[in-house]
Amino acid sequence: MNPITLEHLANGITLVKVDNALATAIISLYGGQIIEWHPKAQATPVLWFNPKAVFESGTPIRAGVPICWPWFGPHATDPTANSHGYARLCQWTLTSVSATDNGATELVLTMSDDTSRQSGKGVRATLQQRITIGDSMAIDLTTTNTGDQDIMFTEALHAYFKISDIEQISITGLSGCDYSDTAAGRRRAKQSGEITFSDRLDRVYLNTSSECIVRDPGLERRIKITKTGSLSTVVWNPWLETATKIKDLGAEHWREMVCVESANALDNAVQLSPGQQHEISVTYIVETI
Ligand SMILES: O=P(O)(O)OC[C@H]1O[C@H](O)[C@H](O)[C@@H](O)[C@@H]1O
Repeated sequence: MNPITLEHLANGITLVKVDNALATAIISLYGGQIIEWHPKAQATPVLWFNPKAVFESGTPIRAGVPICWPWFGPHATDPTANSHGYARLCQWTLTSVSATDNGATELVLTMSDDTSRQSGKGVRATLQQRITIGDSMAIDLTTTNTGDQDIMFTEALHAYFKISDIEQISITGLSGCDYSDTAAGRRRAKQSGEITFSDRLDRVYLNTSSECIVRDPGLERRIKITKTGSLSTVVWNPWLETATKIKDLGAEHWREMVCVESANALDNAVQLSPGQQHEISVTYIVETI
């Protein structure tokens, strides 16, 4: 059985739909991002699907796991450049689909270095992303420097998780970590204990490769996020006031999502010599509580 089907939307956006014995998923070739993952053993999808997500060339899709690359957040020197780089704004190519021994589906997507060249930002590189869809999910993102100069970049696998209610969840794994508080002018502070939410929270935790766990008693599950090749973890929920200012978010749905992003940001920027590669890998595992 072919586990994938393609759906071509009217505006040039192609969706790859995966349906195997373990899970269903949707991946958009525009942005090269997974936008839905629903393990069959779960009553509720694990990634947050945003009902207000915009599927239009030139606009990032706010759902699933957008790829922030080759910069995370605002561009370091060009305030007019898009937030979070251009990988989430370009067409990717589906280069292979295969089944793994345990019944998962592995898809490989690539972004050519033409995109990097055309952006004019001095980062000549290709991206390859391997997405494995099963009862757990894995993403491996490899950057290869294809130019003749060293490159420096930041990145994030900007995962939006579906949760019951932002005030009911907690995140463990970051106690003792230093963070840059984006919501407080990048003030530096240290995390003490678990993270809970009672207001806007937007932090880049630095120098950490620790596993994080999102505990959600409302959905009776925890989501375990393990990673390699990533030294930053970003945690974000905009809360009401900021959410209402974001066109494709609004006042209705911000309580049902939290972002826990496996990243290399700020102090953890990656430098690559010509020909060198860097891989960031993350696995999401869901357990009942
Ligand atoms: O609206 P976007 O460009 O997709 O960014 C959404 C969010 O991404 C990250 O989590 C950043 O830490 C936030 O500061 C930002 O607001």
